[in-house]
Amino acid sequence: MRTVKAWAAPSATEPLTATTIERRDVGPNDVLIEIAYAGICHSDIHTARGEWGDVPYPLVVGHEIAGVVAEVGSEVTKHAVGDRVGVGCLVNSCGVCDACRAGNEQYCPDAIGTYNATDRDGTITQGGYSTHVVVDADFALKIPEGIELDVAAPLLCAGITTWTPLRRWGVREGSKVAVVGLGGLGHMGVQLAVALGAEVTVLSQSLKKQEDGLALGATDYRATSDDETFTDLRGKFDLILNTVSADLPIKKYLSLLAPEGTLVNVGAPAEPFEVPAFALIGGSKALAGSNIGGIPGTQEMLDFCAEKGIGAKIEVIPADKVNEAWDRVVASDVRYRFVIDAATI
Ligand SMILES: NC(=O)c1ccc[n+]([C@@H]2O[C@H](COP(=O)([O-])OP(=O)(O)OC[C@H]3O[C@@H](n4cnc5c(N)ncnc54)[C@H](O)[C@@H]3O)[C@@H](O)[C@H]2O)c1
Ligand SMILES: [Zn+2]
Repeated sequence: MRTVKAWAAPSATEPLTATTIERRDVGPNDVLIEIAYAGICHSDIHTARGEWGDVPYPLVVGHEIAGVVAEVGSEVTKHAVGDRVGVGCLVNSCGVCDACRAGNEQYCPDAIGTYNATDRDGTITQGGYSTHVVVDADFALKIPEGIELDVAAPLLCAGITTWTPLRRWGVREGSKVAVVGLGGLGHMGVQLAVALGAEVTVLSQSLKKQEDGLALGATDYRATSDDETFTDLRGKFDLILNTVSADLPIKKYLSLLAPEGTLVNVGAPAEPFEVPAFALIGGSKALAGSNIGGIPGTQEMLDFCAEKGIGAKIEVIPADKVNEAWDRVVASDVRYRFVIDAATI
């Protein structure tokens, strides 16, 4: 065991505080990673504040980890000391079930999340707001040359979570895609869809971030507070990617789909959606969800980002600003991902 520094949530209502946690010894198939940066995902906040259910406190969150391999286990061939690597939302899975064989480790019944999950040794996994982490080598992704570690960190969740549905629903040259919400996930969704050749519209609460959305490659940017948006864009989109962390009047958004179009939710509000059957039946539309992505897909996304020069737009913060950053995320005041400099932890 080694004792490392971290920032933990002591309860659902108290601010995160500096602390220490134990990381396991490096096993034969493990790597020890010296964390350089950890992105702040809205899921960290939902989880730590108990919005998705009870949590064992104190809890260290963070599943957008970028760093450098500091030690490798005796049987590790995939990574070497000094390699630049990332860890996303998963740190292990069974490796033999259909989902794992298909590279969809996120569906493995025994998948282990990066934080707030029970690890093989019975301990609760602790995430990336920390200086070091030990993970199975297969769950460390290679960060290609050409992407800096700070802008790479958010790709490990925000990047893969938007990449998976864009790929699954076959977004390509000429696809008409709307991205709802221009936050951490949304700003990655826009960049990735544009790079796949789609014509992208951002649907945001207001036009405050319009200039940024267009700079990211969107060709249209509309305010959802303006009812005209819903009449103008009716029936237009092949795919709508909803990244909003709050409840939305989903029926209105379904009306923007072309026949046989799909609205896919990656945003995870605690409230249920209200969906009348005829909002789907009319144009044979689909309402879907998508959960992060598997390890091969994550590597594919990282390589694609390196090839296309895509990274997250970030604001790097020292660890002692993390509570302020969380409040700003909740207030939609972030352009577009906070990233903790782990050297300040
Ligand atoms: N499905 C998955 O696998 C997965 C993975 C990661 C995150 N998530 C979830 O996705 C959501 C977004 O995460 P994020 O880190 O991008 O958060 P974020 O806070 O960076 O972005 C959320 C965006 O939604 C916008 N928004 C908030 N309320 C809105 C409203 N009422 N109408 C329109 N827009 C509104 C905000 O302005 C912001 O731009 C969260 O719920 C998070 O838990 C899901
Ligand atoms: Zn996340």
